[in-house]
Amino acid sequence: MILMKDVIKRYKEVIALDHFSFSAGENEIIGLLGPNGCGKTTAINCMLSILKFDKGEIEIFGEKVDPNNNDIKQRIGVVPQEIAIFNNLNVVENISFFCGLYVKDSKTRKKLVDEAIEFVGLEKYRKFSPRQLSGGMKRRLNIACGIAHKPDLLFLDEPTVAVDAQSRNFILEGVKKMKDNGTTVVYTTHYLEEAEDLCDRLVIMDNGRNIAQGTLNELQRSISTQESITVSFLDDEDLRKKLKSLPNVVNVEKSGEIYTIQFEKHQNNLPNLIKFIEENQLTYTQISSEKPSLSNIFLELTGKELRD
Ligand SMILES: Nc1ncnc2c1ncn2[C@@H]1O[C@H](COP(=O)(O)OP(=O)(O)OP(=O)(O)O)[C@@H](O)[C@H]1O
Repeated sequence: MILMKDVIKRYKEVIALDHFSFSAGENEIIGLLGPNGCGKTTAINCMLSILKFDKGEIEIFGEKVDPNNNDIKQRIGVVPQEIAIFNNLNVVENISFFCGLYVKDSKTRKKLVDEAIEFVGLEKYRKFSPRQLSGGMKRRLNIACGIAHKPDLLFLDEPTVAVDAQSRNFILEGVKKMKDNGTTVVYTTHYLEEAEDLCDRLVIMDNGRNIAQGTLNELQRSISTQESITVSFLDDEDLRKKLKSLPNVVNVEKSGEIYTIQFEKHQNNLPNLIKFIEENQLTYTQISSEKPSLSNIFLELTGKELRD
């Protein structure tokens, strides 16, 4: 679906994309993740040929991107980060306008608009002006405008920023439904848990570069911090120093009586810890082991936190 090779994009002295490569296959949700300013929107705008790039190659549906290729444009949907709707048009009229850029037949368009409204759950608000909608509903309208023409490839740029929980669920369930209906989705977000839950594959960006890609499992296996064990101790003693001296421990954090211990790749971290607890006659109420989160992966790869 998308093949982007060694793309360089400069804004004067700023290198926004630095030999950036990216691919997306058919019928997958691919997450594009990274901190503010790492180049996500620039990458998407280059794929959409909204922006010219300095070097590299981009193909979509097997063809070189070109702002004049309308056949490609018809098969793509875009939901930009900034809400792009007309305040002087109501919900139906907004969706119909954007759908009308690709679908000229009015009967077909009406059916597609109705389906898009149902898809984002705005049936009760058909005649509402955007001014009368909440922030989350505006986002849902923004999405309806981008998907009404049933694209094969959809770009969603941070669609859940500043939305209420109900709209967020609508959006996430909607993205999963799009995939079930055969659409490939490129999804950018700062919310790492959302990406873990939603995306089939992830690309992590930093400073305009693709620094890691793969499924969550592949990314988890690629880093050295492999396991995080959380224990709730009842003992008063500060155990950080002792825990740090256990084999394979990378880091120990304490919050009240709860300790989070990061281990390197190893088979026996949990048995070793339980042995330590028994030998030191410690009392614990809960113990659980987790694989590294995307947040841990990002931290190890970049040395920086990517805060939700
Ligand atoms: N029109 C522009 N002129 C100059 N610099 C720009 C322009 N657009 C983006 N940049 C710079 O290019 C870099 C990449 O920006 P971009 O918006 O692509 O990042 P992003 O990952 O989408 O950020 P965010 O998560 O905040 O949306 C940043 O350093 C940004 O300041």
